[in-house]
Amino acid sequence: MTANTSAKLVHVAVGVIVDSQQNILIALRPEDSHQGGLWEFPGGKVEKGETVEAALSRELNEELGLTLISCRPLIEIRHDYPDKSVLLDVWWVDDFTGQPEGKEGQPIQWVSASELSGYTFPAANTPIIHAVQVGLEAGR
Ligand SMILES: Nc1nc2c([nH]c(=O)n2[C@H]2C[C@H](O)[C@@H](COP(=O)(O)OP(=O)(O)OP(=O)(O)O)O2)c(=O)[nH]1
Ligand SMILES: [Mg+2]
Repeated sequence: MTANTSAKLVHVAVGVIVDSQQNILIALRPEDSHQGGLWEFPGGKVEKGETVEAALSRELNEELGLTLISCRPLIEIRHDYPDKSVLLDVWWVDDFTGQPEGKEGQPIQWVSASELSGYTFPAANTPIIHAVQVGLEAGR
């Protein structure tokens, strides 16, 4: 078999959390993780037998202490890193309860749509950031 990075496609539920001021929550990935030291939209791997929404809800609770109330699909991105292929299933998080905090010790930050461009994200995130900026400008 030729090198086929799609053999193990990692399905990831990702949340673009927007507050009433139209700010977006980002978090810093741990240095020792895949794509470590870069900023991300919170989320994580979809487990076997789990819907993407259930995975998103679980990850936002584990990573930030949030309770998800409502979300909508934003964009799906397939990206091949040299060492890993991911399918990022990205959702707007329109409503939640709880005060987000970095439950795993990760720094978090609320930023405006235009400020997103000043943070370094994994390569797969470029089209996501564009979609977020376009979506927020259009009032979603
Ligand atoms: N959460 C998240 N992951 C992203 C983003 N962009 C991006 O390329 N990824 C990649 C990095 C990882 O390979 C994968 C998600 O992994 P993760 O580390 O969040 O997974 P997880 O929360 O389940 O963590 P773990 O149990 O594996 O430690 O998707 C993003 O904006 N958010
Ligand atoms: Mg994660």
